Amino acid sequence: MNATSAYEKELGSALKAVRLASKLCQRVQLQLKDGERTDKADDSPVTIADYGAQVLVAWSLQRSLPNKPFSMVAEEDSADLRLPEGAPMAKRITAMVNEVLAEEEPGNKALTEDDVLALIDTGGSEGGPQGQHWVLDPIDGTRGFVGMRQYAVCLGLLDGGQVVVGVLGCPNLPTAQLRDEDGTGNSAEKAGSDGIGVIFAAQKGCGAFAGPLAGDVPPEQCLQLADTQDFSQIRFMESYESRHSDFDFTAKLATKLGVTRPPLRIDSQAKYGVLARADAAINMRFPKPGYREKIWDHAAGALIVQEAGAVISDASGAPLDFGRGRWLDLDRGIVTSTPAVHAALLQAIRDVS
Ligand SMILES: Nc1ncnc2c1ncn2[C@@H]1O[C@H](COP(=O)(O)O)[C@@H](O)[C@H]1OP(=O)(O)O
Ligand SMILES: [Mg+2]
Ligand SMILES: [Mg+2]
Ligand SMILES: [Mg+2]
Repeated sequence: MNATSAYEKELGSALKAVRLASKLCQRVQLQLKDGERTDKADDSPVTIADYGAQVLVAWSLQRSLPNKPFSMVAEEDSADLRLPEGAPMAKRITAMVNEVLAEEEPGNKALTEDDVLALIDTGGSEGGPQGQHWVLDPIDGTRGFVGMRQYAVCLGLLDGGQVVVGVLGCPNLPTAQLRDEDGTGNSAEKAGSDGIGVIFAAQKGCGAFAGPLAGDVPPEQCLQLADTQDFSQIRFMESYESRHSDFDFTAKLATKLGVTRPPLRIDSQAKYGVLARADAAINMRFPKPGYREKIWDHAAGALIVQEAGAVISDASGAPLDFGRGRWLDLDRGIVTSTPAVHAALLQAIRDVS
């Protein structure tokens, strides 16, 4: 093993885990019923697929890397499922996980409800600047998932506070470039069919790659940015959800820069994959003041865009530090772009603020 492929085994395990979890998500999205989603204390939704995907990633990683200590920083925990009113949901998650395992990993013993709850809670690590920690958002963009739009299964690996492996499973993302009119990326009903479903992957120092989510071949298409400073050609991305980011502010920035194409608004870290494959040149995210960003919402995507050649920073230009625990501490928002326009973007932020 040489220095540039030091995390080959971990990358292979991450690809396998994300593909398995994506299978569960696809299955659930097409049959989501009332009672299979609930609202968390912070008012954001969570579904049986968020929990189920977390279970399958933890199960799969532990199984493929049995001799390594396992630490994972993940979004979900089992507290609500252990309440009396959480019991039906816990049952449904267990059934769904076992259904997917029976099909995808035949020959394994079915998981009990206790196994499932314990696997969810393996995501309780605090992360930090030392050692290795997996970082998981089992479904990023749950509102997109529920709305039959884009979402992503996002798995990163931290080593010494740096993201060294990143994988994004995007079951509803077309393999072809997104056009301006594809604003909502609304292709949930076609997930799994030819041309829908992309997996993005990166290993630090080794570039970024994309390929079909289905099957089990490593992603092969090497991603490279189209680096232009012609703002009349440039397209920017932002959240689909106006409650997640300040659209008035990004519109002002676009005007200041001379960007005239409409924003591409899609849910989740799929945006980082889309930027890495050069469908758009800028991704901007300015949540409401007081909102604290979590590391699992950006770790995998940040490595993928950087390995494709993009620059990611907070609104002041500072790099993101994933080694400070479960949260990112940053100034106002997160801006990602091709290198040629990043400085102009930061200047526009200063001018418009
Ligand atoms: N009030 C909020 N403001 C900003 N982001 C939010 C808020 N609530 C949830 N999120 C998170 O924003 C991310 C989605 O980004 P986008 O809006 O770009 O699709 C998700 O990580 C989502 O969490 P979750 O992982 O639970 O879906
Ligand atoms: Mg959530
Ligand atoms: Mg998220
Ligand atoms: Mg999530």
